[in-house]
Amino acid sequence: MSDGTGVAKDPKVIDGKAFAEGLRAKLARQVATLKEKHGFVPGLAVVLVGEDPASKVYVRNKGEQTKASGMASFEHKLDAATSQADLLALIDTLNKDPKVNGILCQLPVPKQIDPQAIIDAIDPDKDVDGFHVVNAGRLATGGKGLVPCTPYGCLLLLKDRLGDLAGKHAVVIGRSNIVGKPMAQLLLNESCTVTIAHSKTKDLPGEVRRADIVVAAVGRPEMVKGDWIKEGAVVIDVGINRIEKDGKGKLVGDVDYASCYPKASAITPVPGGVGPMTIALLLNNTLIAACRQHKVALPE
Ligand SMILES: Nc1nc2c(c(=O)[nH]1)N[C@@H](CN(C=O)c1ccc(C(=O)N[C@@H](CCC(=O)O)C(=O)O)cc1)CN2
Repeated sequence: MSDGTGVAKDPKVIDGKAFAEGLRAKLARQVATLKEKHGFVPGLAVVLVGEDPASKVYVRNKGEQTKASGMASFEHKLDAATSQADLLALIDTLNKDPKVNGILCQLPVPKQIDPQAIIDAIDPDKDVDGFHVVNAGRLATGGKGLVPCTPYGCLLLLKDRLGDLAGKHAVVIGRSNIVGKPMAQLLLNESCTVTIAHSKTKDLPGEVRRADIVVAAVGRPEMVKGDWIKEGAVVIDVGINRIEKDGKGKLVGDVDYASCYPKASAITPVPGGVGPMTIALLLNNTLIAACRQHKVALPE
């Protein structure tokens, strides 16, 4: 397989960047159809509090990709000293603005702000991060909610690679509300047998060795080793860790790629695996939220 550069692509490596590009191209066509048929474009409001360097990059990319897909982007950059009350007042304004169909506050937030209070304040129907308890409940009970972007992206990559996931044994390492728990729920909804492993799990390598699908979302650089992986398992790495190696800064996942690659039948790289899917699924959620708010069908 080649990407047009003359360099053969490794079919074992799951190319999240290319998959996300395809999703965004489809989204742009859907947005154009909405504009032509119904006279509106979806709008996404992104709130950034403070100066976290990685968050600034993610927010800039969100804005650029929102506009590139034809949607309206509303960026709110607030001072690092912003009070929780002022941030809640902005969320209230955005909740009431009909041009804003999706709202998110970039995480992490400065320590004077309780992230849960902000998540709770976002209208669940505009909660395009899918973090609100109402959306967590809808995901758990089969309701029509908004699904957290990173696990949703992982699921699409898995289904693209494996097709039907029913009966597969999936081990999710990590139990965060943002990735681990919704990931486990999504896999359960696909009829996988799901184990959620975490820092207190006894014999973590032994649990992971039983998995057909491994999703690592634990936030510890290169923790998952090759001898934990069953021959032929699919390995999805959600981790994004900045480390120093040989005196240089490097981005690595939660998976020790070099030792896991030979065992896996398919594996996501870092960078270029799960990460790019997050923003593509955010735009997808914004489109879904806008169509629901305007009571029109999602364009083909
Ligand atoms: N409100 C939210 N905050 C945060 C989320 C989120 O989904 N909602 N997730 C992360 C950050 N994030 C999006 O916000 C995000 C992380 C990584 C990537 C990405 O494309 N990663 C690249 C590498 C980029 C780099 O060099 O840093 C990759 O993996 O290839 C996109 C979005 C925390 N906060």
